[in-house]
Amino acid sequence: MTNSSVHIADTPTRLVADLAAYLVQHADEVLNRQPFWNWALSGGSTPLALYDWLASHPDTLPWRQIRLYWGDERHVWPTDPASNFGAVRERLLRHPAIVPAAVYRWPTELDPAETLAYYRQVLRPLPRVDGYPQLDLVLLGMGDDGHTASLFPGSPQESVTDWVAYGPGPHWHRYTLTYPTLLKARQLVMLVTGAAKAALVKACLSDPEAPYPAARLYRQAPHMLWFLDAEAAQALT
Ligand SMILES: O=C(O)[C@H](O)[C@@H](O)[C@H](O)[C@H](O)COP(=O)(O)O
Repeated sequence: MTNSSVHIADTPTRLVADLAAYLVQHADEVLNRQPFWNWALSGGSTPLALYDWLASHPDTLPWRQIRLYWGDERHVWPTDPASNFGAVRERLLRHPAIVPAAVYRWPTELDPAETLAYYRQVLRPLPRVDGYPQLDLVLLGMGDDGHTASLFPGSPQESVTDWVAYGPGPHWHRYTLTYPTLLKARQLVMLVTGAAKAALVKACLSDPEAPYPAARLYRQAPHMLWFLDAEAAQALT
């Protein structure tokens, strides 16, 4: 592991500000070479503080040149409190100054085959790498079992080679970008906080045999950036 791939901040609040600064710093670099910045957002609770930060600093990013996708989604209504899209809509997209160029939620109100077909369509215009759509930035989290996006240990979606997959997860079935699609992203950013995940973080970053989906992704994408608070990083020192 190169230290350049791990950023540690004392607190979750500082970490979110550092990640936001990273995004602001890279906006010009990306948008000088292309008209839009294609992000896939993460679900879960950890990134909510980032979405809140971005909403409270609406002028720091060129939202009209940012297109939002989601790395995964729960098979719930977009109005359901568990919806990853819903969480972003409540915290970010309600802000009048935040008008992304496009917002591509997973249409979970359709049946799974239609939802997957729709998401393939919205990914289709993106640049291709080895036949897969290339997102510019994918924000990820890691669960207590080492899953990332909705790639759960031993889940059938782990072996899907399509662009997108539908499969089982805790509480709800899930839609997710697949390993090959995630791996084609120009930048993967893994945001992890809390002592409960410290052993997992250590394993993912240092154990070449770590069996977790987050570790499998990192082994194939050593350029992945880990943004960790001190608690999540405590086993690294
Ligand atoms: O839909 C989801 O749940 C997320 O996309 C998932 O991959 C999340 O990032 C992890 O479960 C971590 O969740 P927490 O941030 O809540 O720990």
